[in-house]
Amino acid sequence: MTAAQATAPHGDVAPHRLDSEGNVDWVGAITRRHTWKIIGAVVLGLFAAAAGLAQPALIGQLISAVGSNADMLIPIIVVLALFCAEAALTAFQAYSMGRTGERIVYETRTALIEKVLFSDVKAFTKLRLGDISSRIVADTSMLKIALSQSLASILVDAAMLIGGLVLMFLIDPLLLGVTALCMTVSSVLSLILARRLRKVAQKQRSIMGEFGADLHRAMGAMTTVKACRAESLESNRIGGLALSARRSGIKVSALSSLLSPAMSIGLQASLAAVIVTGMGRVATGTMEAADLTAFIMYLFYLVSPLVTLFMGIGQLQQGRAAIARINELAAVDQEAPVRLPADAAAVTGRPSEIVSAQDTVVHGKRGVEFQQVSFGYEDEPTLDGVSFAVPPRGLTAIVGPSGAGKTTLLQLLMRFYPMQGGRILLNGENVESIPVNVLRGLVGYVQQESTTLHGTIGDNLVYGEEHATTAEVERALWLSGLDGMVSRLPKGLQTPLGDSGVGLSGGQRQRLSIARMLIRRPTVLLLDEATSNLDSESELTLRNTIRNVANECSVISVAHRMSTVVDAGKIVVMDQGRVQSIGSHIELMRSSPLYQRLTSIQFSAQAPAQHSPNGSNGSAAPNGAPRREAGHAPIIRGGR
Ligand SMILES: Nc1ncnc2c1ncn2[C@@H]1O[C@H](COP(=O)(O)OP(=O)(O)OP(=O)(O)O)[C@@H](O)[C@H]1O
Repeated sequence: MTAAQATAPHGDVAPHRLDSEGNVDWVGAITRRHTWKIIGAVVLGLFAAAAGLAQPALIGQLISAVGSNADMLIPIIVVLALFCAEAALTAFQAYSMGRTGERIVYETRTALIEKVLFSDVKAFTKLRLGDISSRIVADTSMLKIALSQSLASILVDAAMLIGGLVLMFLIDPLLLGVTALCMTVSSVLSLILARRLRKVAQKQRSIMGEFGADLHRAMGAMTTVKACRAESLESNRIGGLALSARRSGIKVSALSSLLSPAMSIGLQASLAAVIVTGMGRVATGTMEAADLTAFIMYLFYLVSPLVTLFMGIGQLQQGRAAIARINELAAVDQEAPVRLPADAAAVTGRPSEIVSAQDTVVHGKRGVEFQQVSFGYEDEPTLDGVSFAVPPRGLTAIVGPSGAGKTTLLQLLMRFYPMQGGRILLNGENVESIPVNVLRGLVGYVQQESTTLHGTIGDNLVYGEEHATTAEVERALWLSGLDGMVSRLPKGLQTPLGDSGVGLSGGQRQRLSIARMLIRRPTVLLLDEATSNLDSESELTLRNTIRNVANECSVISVAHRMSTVVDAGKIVVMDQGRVQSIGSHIELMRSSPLYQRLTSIQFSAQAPAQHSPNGSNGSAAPNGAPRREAGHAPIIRGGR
């Protein structure tokens, strides 16, 4: 994505500046929004620095006053006032910079979350989930340290240094020359170390991302890991990444810890040189003892800012490594910009605000039409000129061997991927001209793997439809056959579920996913192998559900079970990305060899399981329809 194409979070105009990696500099753009707050904090720091810098000069005057028996009360009060002012200003500066840092991190995190949630499905699938978390959680924390601690401290410390050097120059230019000579070597060394630190920190951030991603992978497939006895394998692999993280962390620590001694050595050398030269000049009468004391105090006074300046540079370098990773994630491709149909009222703003535009989309009676739809994930075509029509009411089943492109077709209707040829019409409207969130309000999609989220059953039901009424919830529960199960639970809809719906059976999860979509009263309901996890009784319930729903809207079901297929008004047989035949079950049993093959393969696969007490083996009935018993429907899958 180019800078010009980028859309800033909250609808702002995109930043056009690029970072050192060539990505749009989102962090820079967000930080620039807070320039005045940062300047304010820096000014506070500068006042604190000025209060600090005035102290050695005043203490020098105090020493002179002791020698000349002058009144010391006022200088003492001024010095004490400066101590207090410096402390108060430093504290306030740290607080306001910390507050601004938190604000920037908050805005960066929310911008990243929006970027990821509104990302293009194809681009998103290329990301690793653990790495996303690592960037949003850990890298932004690093950003906070870099901004709230390092940036301000670098600016204030640099100002203190410059001020200190000017005052030292005014006291004695020769001694300043001696100091500068000793400090130059260690400053150059420190800068070289800081540059190296940035590279090492960048590598460490990326190892941490991989570590998080692999951890997420293993934790997300815990039962598979255990079933495959892969605990040791995963432990070694993730342990290997932890070891790499440790090694690169040690390198970061080593370089960071060298920064401060490099400066300390320079300072110690300066101090020794200044004392030797200064004492000699005091002895020869070319310098006042009070001036030497003030000069040495300035030197001591600058130790801390000098060390923190270089430590701050080190932290900022680590922060820059994190910023590069944040900008990289923010550059993830976004879904097509929201567009309204030509005749719709102009509605602007974020997608969530234009849901009302749903009413403007044609609610005609034309159903869905796939017209010469072509698509490929990579170079190879996955769908090639697919055309068929789906009526506005009733059940249409799509069957075909594994990999035929059935799921892909549904995902194109949902606009998860852009079509490469042809078009899909929903009630006569090209889906590409319907804003995605409007389209997804009209089309309910129940995926192959029914996804249930952490929260209560109720939360899962009204997910994305939080304003659903009790009547709508009850209707969806009843239609999906979940009403009995939910009413038997002591906590009912408030029953908590773990991650990925832990606490429900596979079939219950699937019905919950269906109920979630039914709440939306979709114009078209897409069921992608929605019956694959259901037991016999649940499947029977669901068949009734589908029949009921199909009376109200169009249901397109990628079906593997014969029971769903024979109920369908229309069956589309797909093979290798093309429509092979279309017809009813009876017609296809006569005309489509592929359909016959799929059916017979499944019957033979199901035969032993279907062996009934009366000897029925589940073979096809004379009319071509399978002999069915509730719950013993064969599954159409694979079998090419
Ligand atoms: N995200 C993806 N990236 C690349 N290729 C993909 C992706 N998803 C699917 N494919 C490929 O596209 C082809 C069609 O896949 P699709 O899932 O649409 O088939 P299907 O007919 O639904 O299969 P099944 O019945 O096994 O679910 C397959 O060859 C698959 O490997």
